Amino acid sequence: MPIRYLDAEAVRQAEAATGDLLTGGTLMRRASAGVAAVILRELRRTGGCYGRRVGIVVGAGDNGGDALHAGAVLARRGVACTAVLLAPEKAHQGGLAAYRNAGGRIDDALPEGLDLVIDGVVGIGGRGPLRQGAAAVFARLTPAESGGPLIVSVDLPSGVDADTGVVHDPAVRASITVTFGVPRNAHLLAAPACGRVEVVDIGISADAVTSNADAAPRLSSLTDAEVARCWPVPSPSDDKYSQGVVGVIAGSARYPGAAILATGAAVTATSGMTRYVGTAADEVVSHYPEVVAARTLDDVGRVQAWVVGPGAGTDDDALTVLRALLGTDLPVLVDADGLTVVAEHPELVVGRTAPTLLTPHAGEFARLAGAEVGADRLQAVADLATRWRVTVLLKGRITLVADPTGAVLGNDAGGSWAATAGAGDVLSGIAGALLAAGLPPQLAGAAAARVHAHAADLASRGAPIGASNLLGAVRPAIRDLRDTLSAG
Ligand SMILES: NC(=O)C1=CN([C@@H]2O[C@H](COP(=O)(O)OP(=O)(O)OC[C@H]3O[C@@H](n4cnc5c(N)ncnc54)[C@H](OP(=O)(O)O)[C@@H]3O)[C@@H](O)[C@H]2O)[C@@H](O)CC1
Ligand SMILES: [K+]
Repeated sequence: MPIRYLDAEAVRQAEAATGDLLTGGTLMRRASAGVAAVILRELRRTGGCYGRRVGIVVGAGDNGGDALHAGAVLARRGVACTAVLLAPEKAHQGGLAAYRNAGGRIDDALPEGLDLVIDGVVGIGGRGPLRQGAAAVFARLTPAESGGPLIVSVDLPSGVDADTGVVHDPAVRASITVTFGVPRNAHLLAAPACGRVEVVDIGISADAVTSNADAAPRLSSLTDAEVARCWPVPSPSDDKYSQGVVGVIAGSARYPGAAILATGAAVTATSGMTRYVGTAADEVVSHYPEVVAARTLDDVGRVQAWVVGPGAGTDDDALTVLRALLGTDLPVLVDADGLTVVAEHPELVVGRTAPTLLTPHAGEFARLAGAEVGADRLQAVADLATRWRVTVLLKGRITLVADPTGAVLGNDAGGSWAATAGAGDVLSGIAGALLAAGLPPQLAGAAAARVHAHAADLASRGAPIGASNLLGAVRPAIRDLRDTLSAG
């Protein structure tokens, strides 16, 4: 099963479905015990618990309650805790009593020399940026990477919107975020602000969330094993045709780079056949002799899916080609220049019944949608996909792939080394090969994004890369993911 993420409304539904566990305070006891356990583990790992110094920033709601209860557990283990109450009159009463009973200190400001700070300002009830009091407390801290305290956020880094992942300014930047039961949208959409996310089991389940009354986009992500399982593997009866032939229309004799990268990625991603159509045929074949190349669509044999657009131009000829391909019942991936043409002629794709995958970056997305992506990328991509009834893959550090029902698969690349010229051409070749193998467009897009991200990581290892390096690492990346199956 894909990992499911919930918005705040759905989290509250899942909590409410536990009945007595919520009203009797059991959920909060479990949540705070989970926070304390993660922190104790971290302190033990870095020199032990006794006498270590922890600050707690406590807001006005239950998020602060979690933090105070966790502080009580830590104080009983000999950790020297100091809490700052941002709104003393509203601080969680039960949490405050437990914290005081355990010997926890309360002060107007955090002391110097802390090992760790608990961010219990706001969780799913938070709105907008950190308010002034909280902002001032965090602004005084030395960042963890410069030797300052580790920041552990309870549920969410405060100032990060639970539903949209918008990182307001100011917001907390966490080293670790401890959340409860089911991750929230922000844990994927704002992954860089969350640090390592630990999900503590408190007895709530996403299965309890049945309605989607507010028609909010539904966000999930694939596990590595799911990506590995969907990857096409030739069976004993397969031949070069039966695994799906991908056709690539990209680049030109003058600018062959996109053709070489997209076609090379298609060759690498599955073991079926790859055809190339266009004026860069000679250059493509000199790089990849296994590619069957033709100069025009009239000369090409059968294909099972098309990749069209990278470096392919935006003139009338490009429009004619797109019209011909999108008029078939074959899966088609449209990227780059192809998207510029589609933005002018949305009728080519809107409501197309054959699998259709559009792969814009933010600028191309704005041309397609007629408006900037904006801060709420999740809603924006789901809106375009449902409005046009096609699958839309919005590129970025967090790639989002929305299907026409508004379901979105997200992938966190874990870094941004892939933000380099030509990397998009590689992605389109991988995804096109998966479409040709018969994967539905959303799965093809999300699985391609995962392998692409892992390839960038393998190629980079902390140093800049070009798209050719990334392409060279696609095969090891697929191998690594497939290895997770035998390891599991
Ligand atoms: N229910 C349960 O059993 C469980 C709940 N759990 C925990 O409860 C959390 C949800 O608690 P919650 O609903 O009390 O909301 P919460 O996130 O604490 O914030 C609300 C307060 O913050 C304030 N505020 C808002 N924005 C702000 C800002 N930008 N900057 C500063 N302040 C801001 C706002 O104040 P006001 O606007 O009223 O002044 C409001 O009073 C959840 O994330 C999880 O940690 C777990 O224990 C599991 C079991
Ligand atoms: K928090």
